[in-house]
Amino acid sequence: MTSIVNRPRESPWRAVSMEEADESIRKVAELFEKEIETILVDDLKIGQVLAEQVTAPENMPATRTSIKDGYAVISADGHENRKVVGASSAGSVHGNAIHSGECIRISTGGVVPDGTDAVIQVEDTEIEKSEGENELEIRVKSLIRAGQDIRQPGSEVKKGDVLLGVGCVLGSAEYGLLNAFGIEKVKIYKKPQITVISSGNELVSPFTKPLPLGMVRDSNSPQLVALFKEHGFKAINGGRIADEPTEIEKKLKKCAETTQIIVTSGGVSMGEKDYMKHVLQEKIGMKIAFGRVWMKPGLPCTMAHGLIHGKPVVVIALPGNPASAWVCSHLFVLPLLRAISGVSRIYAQKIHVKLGAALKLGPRPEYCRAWLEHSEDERLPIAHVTGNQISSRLASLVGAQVLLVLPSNEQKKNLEIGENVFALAITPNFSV
Ligand SMILES: Nc1nc2c(c(=O)[nH]1)N[C@H]1C(S)=C(S)[C@@H](COP(=O)(O)OP(=O)(O)OC[C@H]3O[C@@H](n4cnc5c(N)ncnc54)[C@H](O)[C@@H]3O)O[C@H]1N2
Ligand code: MOO
Repeated sequence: MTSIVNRPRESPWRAVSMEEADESIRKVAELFEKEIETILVDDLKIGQVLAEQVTAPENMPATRTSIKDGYAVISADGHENRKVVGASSAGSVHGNAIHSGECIRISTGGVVPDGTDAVIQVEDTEIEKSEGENELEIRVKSLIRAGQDIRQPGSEVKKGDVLLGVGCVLGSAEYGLLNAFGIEKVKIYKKPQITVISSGNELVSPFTKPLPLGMVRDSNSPQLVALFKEHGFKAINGGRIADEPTEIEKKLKKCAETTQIIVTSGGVSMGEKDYMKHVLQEKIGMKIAFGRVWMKPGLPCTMAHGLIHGKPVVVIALPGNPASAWVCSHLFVLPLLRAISGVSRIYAQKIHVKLGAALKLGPRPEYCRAWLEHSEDERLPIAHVTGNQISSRLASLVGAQVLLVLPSNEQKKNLEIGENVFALAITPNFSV
């Protein structure tokens, strides 16, 4: 380690572009073997990731099925009255033959009897003859087309069609589909566990009252654990450590006994106590994939990987500033976790929004926290920035639905009110 006087006056770490950082993340994710397990569909947890392609074992619907409550008829009988000779309700099939001039009362979801080729809804008929509660004959009030109001076998899903692809995140829709086809077991990727650590001599428990002068309540570690859980990952709080190289090294090695993904915050910038990169590279022998990223907030964001106790480990060392740690978790940690977990779509959804106010651009591309307003007269949602965007301002995360993707000021200095920009949708969504 260099002395304070001789410490570098410039960061030795090249600030890589967002594209380079993304590429490193995808490459590092490939170093992790994905564990596959077979699980009963009944035991599935929402947010688990499919490790196999699931195809339809049968047609859906399996047979011709009525779309309406009404009567199954022979369309060639045209406008003639029909004799009601039976019923086919959902779950009870009419098996007898049907002849010209006859019809079968049918309910939505009922099997359309052989010999009939159309369903006429009850609203388009009148009772012609009845006996007590029994309908005997109906009059037809509308034209009948062959095939009307019938779902043909396989019209929704054909046997053998792909239902769900590898890497699909299982939400309620997918869970419903698996149940509808009677699929009992599926292969899923085991979710990795993430350990979150906060580093900083100033950090104290969030419940410290009164707060001693110069101390800071550790909000990053509980917040990041909550963020990863919100997005469907298993995360634990590994606690706080001091800005002390031996302590950092010991803690990382200890965590690596039980976890392969470690997320730290603090100690990655140019301060005299910023030892994180030094420990990762020099003490533990990890490779720093990137040591800075040309973006805001989060310039000193770092990713390192290597073997600890013979197993691959990745450490994402986030800046300590709370807004930087949270934004970088969205931009770098969540995509890494998704990639390691086998999720096929690893990035947040990109949408177009309109700026609700003019914005000054900075030298680095910036990710501003914003909420969206939907107006009757505007095609695009209007984005409102969540107040002061300084990296230390934790309150700037509250209510944020998107991260505005703002370019650097190389081309122009400001964006005007009403200009269109891209935004990343960051609210938890298991179908990412
Ligand atoms: N000379 C330079 N100084 C700084 C640079 C630079 O390039 N040259 N970069 C700035 C940028 S950008 C960032 S971002 C910060 C990040 O620095 P560190 O990662 O080293 O973070 P710390 O110094 O440890 O902490 C910064 C700030 O955040 C508070 N903090 C830290 N951990 C927590 C936590 N767990 N919970 C709540 N708050 C936390 C800490 O008390 C500090 O106030 O560096 C700039 N400096
Ligand atoms: O990149 Mo830092 O997060 O601006 O303060």
